[in-house]
Amino acid sequence: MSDNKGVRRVNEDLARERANCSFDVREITFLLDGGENNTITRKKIEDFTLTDELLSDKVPDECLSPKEKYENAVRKSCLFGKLVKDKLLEFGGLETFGPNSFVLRRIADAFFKEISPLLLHLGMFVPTILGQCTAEQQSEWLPRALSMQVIGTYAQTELGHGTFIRGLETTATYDPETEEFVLHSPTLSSFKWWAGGLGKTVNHCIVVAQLHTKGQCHGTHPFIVQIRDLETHQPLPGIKVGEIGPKLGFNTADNGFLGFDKYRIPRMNMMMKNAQILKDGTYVKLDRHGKMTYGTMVFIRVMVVNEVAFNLAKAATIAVRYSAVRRQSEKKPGEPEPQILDYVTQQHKLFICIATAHALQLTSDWLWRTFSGVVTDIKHGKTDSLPEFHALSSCLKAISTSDAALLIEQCRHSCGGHGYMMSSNLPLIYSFVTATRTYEGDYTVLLLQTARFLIKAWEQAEAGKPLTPTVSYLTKYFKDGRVPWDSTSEGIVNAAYGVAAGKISACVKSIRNRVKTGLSYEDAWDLTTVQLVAAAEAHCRAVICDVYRSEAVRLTEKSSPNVRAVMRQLTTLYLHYWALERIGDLLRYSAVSEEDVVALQQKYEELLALIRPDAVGLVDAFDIRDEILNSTLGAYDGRVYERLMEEALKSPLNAEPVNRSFHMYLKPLMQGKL
Ligand SMILES: CCCCCCCC/C=C\CCCCCCCCCCCCCC(=O)SCCNC(=O)CCNC(=O)[C@H](O)C(C)(C)COP(=O)(O)OP(=O)(O)OC[C@H]1O[C@@H](n2cnc3c(N)ncnc32)[C@H](O)[C@@H]1OP(=O)(O)O
Ligand SMILES: Cc1cc2nc3c(=O)[nH]c(=O)nc-3n(C[C@H](O)[C@H](O)[C@H](O)COP(=O)(O)OP(=O)(O)OC[C@H]3O[C@@H](n4cnc5c(N)ncnc54)[C@H](O)[C@@H]3O)c2cc1C
Repeated sequence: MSDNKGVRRVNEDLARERANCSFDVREITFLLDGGENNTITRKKIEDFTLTDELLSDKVPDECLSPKEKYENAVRKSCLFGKLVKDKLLEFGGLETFGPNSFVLRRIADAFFKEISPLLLHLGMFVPTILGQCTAEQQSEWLPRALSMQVIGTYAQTELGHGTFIRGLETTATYDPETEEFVLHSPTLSSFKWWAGGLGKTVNHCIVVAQLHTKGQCHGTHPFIVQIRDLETHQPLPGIKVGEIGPKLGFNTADNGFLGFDKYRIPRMNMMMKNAQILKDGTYVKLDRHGKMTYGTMVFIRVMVVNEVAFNLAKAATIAVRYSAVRRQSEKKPGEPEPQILDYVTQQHKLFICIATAHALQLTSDWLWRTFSGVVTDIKHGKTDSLPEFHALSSCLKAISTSDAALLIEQCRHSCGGHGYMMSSNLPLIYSFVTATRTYEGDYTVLLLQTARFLIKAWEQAEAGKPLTPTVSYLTKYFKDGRVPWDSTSEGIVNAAYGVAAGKISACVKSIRNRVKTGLSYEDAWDLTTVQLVAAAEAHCRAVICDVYRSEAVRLTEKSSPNVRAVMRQLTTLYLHYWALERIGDLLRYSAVSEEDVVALQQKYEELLALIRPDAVGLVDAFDIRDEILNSTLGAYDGRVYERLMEEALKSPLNAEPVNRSFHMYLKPLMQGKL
């Protein structure tokens, strides 16, 4: 596929797709990056970080042993970390968790096919210092953490408890004699389990433990704990630490276990922004809201929406480019085999992935802005917006991770057998994203947190009290009766809110009816949880539909007509897709008729046809470099078969024509000598 000057040519089908695209791809890239300047900065950072020297792996990662994989990930983390530290100042520095850190997080995928053992250090250890330490403590820990003298992780989950934080068993008992806390793991189930980087990499750790002082337990609090010697890296006396073993994914993250045997740490290692222990052991609570120590979790839930939007964009890029290159079967006898992208069922599998990646990216940007407002409020001592934000971030984390994992798997299905190859990168993208549905709060558990807020909001609406913005629709749909149907985008968003209101109302009735039969409120709630999860899902879906539609309109106000048109097609596709997916709910809670359903389906199929010529342009607009995509099927040039063969030849099994097992086992078996 090279021309006579050695320049690799792009697959002809992909080249034709690009020539036929109706819009300027860069325009959508700028929209998704949040402006042209951001794109320019991102590309500069990519150019200086994505160097051959750092990226070249002679043997594919997946062919290495677990130990070699881990060591390679540590090597690359250190080289990448140094490069970033040395050069990033040229681009305005790594303003902590500013836009450059999002860019770096994405570029990191080029270095680590799975995950960096240092991700938790930057992703959770540093943010927890920022969120949970006093200014004095920050000045002690932050410079050491940012210069990587201190490398840390976040150890909250235990063998016995992850979801139910109040059930954690690790104790931190204050000893006023020595002004120290004594950390202890009283049972096997109290061993910390899961923290990324804990197994072998970190020397420090944020430990969440039950605080005891003056004979009283004050619940869980975070502590900074040194666990390994800074010189020798040996675990310190009183610390039992190790790696938890192979997992579905995250295999370079050395997730670890940790136990304490009456291990002492200084008083000031308690993170004291929200609560303090005085020298004499007096407990002082500073958190009026009560859940401020859960702040890092809320931050990560916000970040995760962005993570999964990007990973879905990667999977969609791979699957759409491959579908333009791959030809299979025939539509009419004797005709040439079509590109598989021309099958309407393939479009149905893939275009919703592109639309969802946009929906989640725009929702994530909106959520990040909302979060910044909440953080500013909290800095000024105002915590009123926290319950609503907790409910919002919980459901958006749950739904975005669940949707992304399902759609990434759909991308893999859409690539047939080759999608099952590790070299396609789809299995690794899936294994990474499916974990997001569990960590930082399990899907069901987080939706039930949102449901709790929705039921309270319903009761407030009933009492005629004002409602916060994301639930203000409940006032409008408070009265029973079906929501009028209108097939415009705005009409579908309204109907989605109507469905959510209808489901919340049904939950309220169900709980009340059960209580009337003599059940306790808790039992009535428990029996209604299947409906409550569905109500929270419907609420979240309505929010995503609303935010996606309105943000897409706002962002494209000054766009060229063709970009505006294709962006509108995508939002309309998303709304129609979900209307059809939830048609039973619409029939129950809105005035949609049988004819309207037929019209919805017809319009959806028309949209697939309209988007088809722009599909490759749309995934090109994600502008994800080949090094980051890491995929034989999804590279920009479409050299799918050549890359598959090149990667296969790197398999260690191909290094010798005959494997020794032939002589050891097969031959004896063949000759009846085994
Ligand atoms: C060098 C190379 C490196 C390359 C990197 C490059 C640079 C990168 C830079 C930055 C990038 C960052 C990117 C980050 C990406 C992310 C990757 C992360 C990887 C993996 C991380 C995984 C970590 C973890 O999983 S940590 C453990 C998380 N655990 C959980 O989430 C547990 C879930 N459980 C809970 O949240 C709670 O227990 C609960 C909510 C279920 C119940 O809590 P409870 O029992 O205490 O409460 P109640 O049910 O009684 O409710 C009481 C009351 O409180 C309210 N509430 C609950 N939670 C909150 C909250 N968080 N905020 C506010 N309010 C809350 C609740 O609503 C109730 O209110 P009521 O009014 O109804 O009473
Ligand atoms: C890849 C990965 C990385 C991780 N990294 C870290 C880390 O760095 N640091 C850390 O501290 N932790 C980490 N974790 C742990 C993670 O946060 C927990 O696994 C997660 O919060 C779920 O808790 P659990 O494992 O206790 O699940 P469980 O709560 O035991 O859930 C099991 C099932 O029970 C259901 N269930 C539980 N409670 C309820 C309820 N109240 N109502 C209804 N259903 C319920 C759940 O829905 C689920 O179906 C990581 C986990 C993974 C998978």
